[in-house]
Parts: sequence; structure tokens; C-alpha cells
Amino acid sequence: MNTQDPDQHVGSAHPVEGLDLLRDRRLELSVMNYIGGTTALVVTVFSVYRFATGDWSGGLTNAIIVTMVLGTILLGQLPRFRNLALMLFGLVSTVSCLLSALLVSSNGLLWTYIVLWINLLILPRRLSALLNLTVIVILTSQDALFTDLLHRISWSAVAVMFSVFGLVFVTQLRSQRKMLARLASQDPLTGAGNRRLMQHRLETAVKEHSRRGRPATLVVLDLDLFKELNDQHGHEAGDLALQRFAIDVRQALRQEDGLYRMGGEEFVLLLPDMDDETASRALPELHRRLSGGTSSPSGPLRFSAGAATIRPGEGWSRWLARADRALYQAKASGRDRLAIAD
Ligand SMILES: Nc1nc2c(ncn2[C@@H]2O[C@H](COP(=O)(O)OP(=O)(O)OP(=O)(O)O)[C@@H](O)[C@H]2O)c(=O)[nH]1
Repeated sequence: MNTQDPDQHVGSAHPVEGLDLLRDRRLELSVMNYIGGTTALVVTVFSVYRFATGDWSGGLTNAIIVTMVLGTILLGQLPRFRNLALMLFGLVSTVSCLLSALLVSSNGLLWTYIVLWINLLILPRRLSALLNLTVIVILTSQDALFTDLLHRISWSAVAVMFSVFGLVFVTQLRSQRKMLARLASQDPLTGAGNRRLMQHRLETAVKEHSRRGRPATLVVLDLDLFKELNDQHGHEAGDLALQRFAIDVRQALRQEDGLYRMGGEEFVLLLPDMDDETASRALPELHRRLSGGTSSPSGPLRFSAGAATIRPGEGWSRWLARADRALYQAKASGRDRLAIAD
């Protein structure tokens, strides 16, 4: 059992960064912002030059491209529209590249490499492959863009190779990012979320409660007399019991519930949408079902638990400290029981 003062959690709220690195599309957005911003700047210079030299259609095409690129970058700054903005940015870049190669100058072919790369980095793989193939097919079929057959063949071969290598690179990059996100948020022994992820989810639950009044309950679970299991049957048997316990608890939870390992033989459940009334009805039943439900060499694993439903104005650390104090009561009053904080 955790013998530290439960109030130690208070004030230790360091914001957790980087856990949603896949969902918040940070990499894709920075590609859009930096490449899009630079492109808008460069194309603006071309546009001004073309207007100044009397090339009205070229200048206008460039101005339209700049407007579309800046529009999608601005849209991407609104969290709700991030995915839409990324899709639009891929389409805008593709259409702009085609417009510039077909209407403005054959030098537009040079932009293709940037656009093929943008598509691979910011769009879903299949869509980016499809768009890139479309660009390559359309441009390869344009006689005006190439000096001779060899030029045409070598340009399209390089563009295809560029797309294929890019696709391989992006696939590797995405799988490594996924692995990194998992390593940063998962307890390696039990597969439960780690303490860092727990803090992140508790902070989110607190925000949801203060913005929308959405209730949530957290439960701190601590296995009883776990030391005896380790001492009598060894650390490996203890590890196996922890793994089995985590599997059994996860199976009893809803999809939206969270299971985190605080450390040692202590776990936290985060149960969204559970208010006081539901907690006092459902949690004793959950405790009855789970405590003693996992077998181990020293008999069924039993646990004590402390629960607390979030209160208005409460931060995550105070909320957790209340549940931890309830756990102390449960331990102090004989173990294998649940206490719910007021
Ligand atoms: N096998 C294994 N044991 C662990 C792990 N982490 C912590 N422990 C053990 O868990 C035990 C916790 O012991 P205590 O804090 O005394 O708690 P307890 O024996 O469960 O007693 P109460 O909590 O008072 O019921 C210690 O023996 C730790 O070594 C782990 O990852 N694997």
C-alpha cells in the first residue's frame, strides 16, 4: 500500500505534454503551417512580379493559390477543423501545382516534388497515394511540359520513385510515432495506462466537468497483502498476478473507462459520467465482483478501494487525494472493502 501522505498529490500538477501526439496532428499541422507559409510567401513574390510584367492570368492564378493556402492554414488553427484543414491543404496544394504547371509555366513541374511530399506527410496514406498518382498521370500526359520523350519518361519515373520512397518513409515514421506514444503512456507490465497518462486523463475530466458539468468518479485500488504473495511465491508470481488482475479489471469496465497503474500494486479507475448516486449504487457491486475474482498462488487477489466523485472547482490532485484518503479508510477498517469519499 502507498504509505505516503495522500495530500502530497496536491500542487504536483505538471501539465502533461505530448500524449495526444497522434490525435492532435501536431506534425501534420506544422508541415502545413511551415510549408504553406513559405509557399504563400514565395508565390506572393511571383504573383507581384507577374502582375508588374503584365502577365495578368499568371499573377491572378498565383494570387488565388496564395489565398487558398492562407485560408486553409487559418482554418487549421481552429482545433475542430484541423482534419478538414489538412485535407483541404492537400487538395489545394495539388490543384495549385496542376494549375501552375498547366496554366502558368512548365517550371511548375518543379513544384510537384514539394506537393507530392506534402500529400504524403499530411494525408491518409491511400488518399495521398491516389492524389500523387493522379498528379503524375495528368502532368505526364501534357505534351507542352516536356521537351522530348526522354524528358517525359525521366520526370515521371523520378516522381513515381519519389512517391514510393516517401510512402515507405511516412509509413515507418507513423508506426514509430505510434510506438513512442504507447511507450510514453502505457505501463509495460500490465498494459494499463501509466501515471503520466492518468494525470492527463484526470486533467481532461476536470476540464469537462468545469466546462460542461460532466460528472466523473475515480477509484484508487490497492491489492491487499500483496507482499505476502511476493515473499511466498516470488516476484515473478507477483508480476503474473498483477497482469491477470489488470486483464480482469479491464474486462469489467466500459469502453470509455480508464485503468491506470499508479505504481506497485496500486491502480486507478477513471469512470466518466458516473455521478455520486450511480457511484454509490454501482461501485460496491463492482468491488464485490472483482475483489477475489483473480486467482494467484496464494489464493484469490483481494483489494481495498477508495472512490471520489469530482466536485466543482476541484483540481485533479485534490480529487485524487480524496479518493486516496478513502482508500486509507478502507485499509484501516479491515481491507477488502470499498470506501466512498463524501
Ligand atoms: N511482483 C511485483 N511486486 C511488486 C511490484 N511493485 C510493487 N510490488 C510489491 O508489492 C508489495 C507491496 O507491499 P506493501 O506496500 O507492504 O502492501 P501490501 O503487502 O499489499 O499490504 P497492504 O497494502 O497493507 O494490504 C511489495 O512487496 C512490493 O515489492 C511489481 O511490479 N511486481
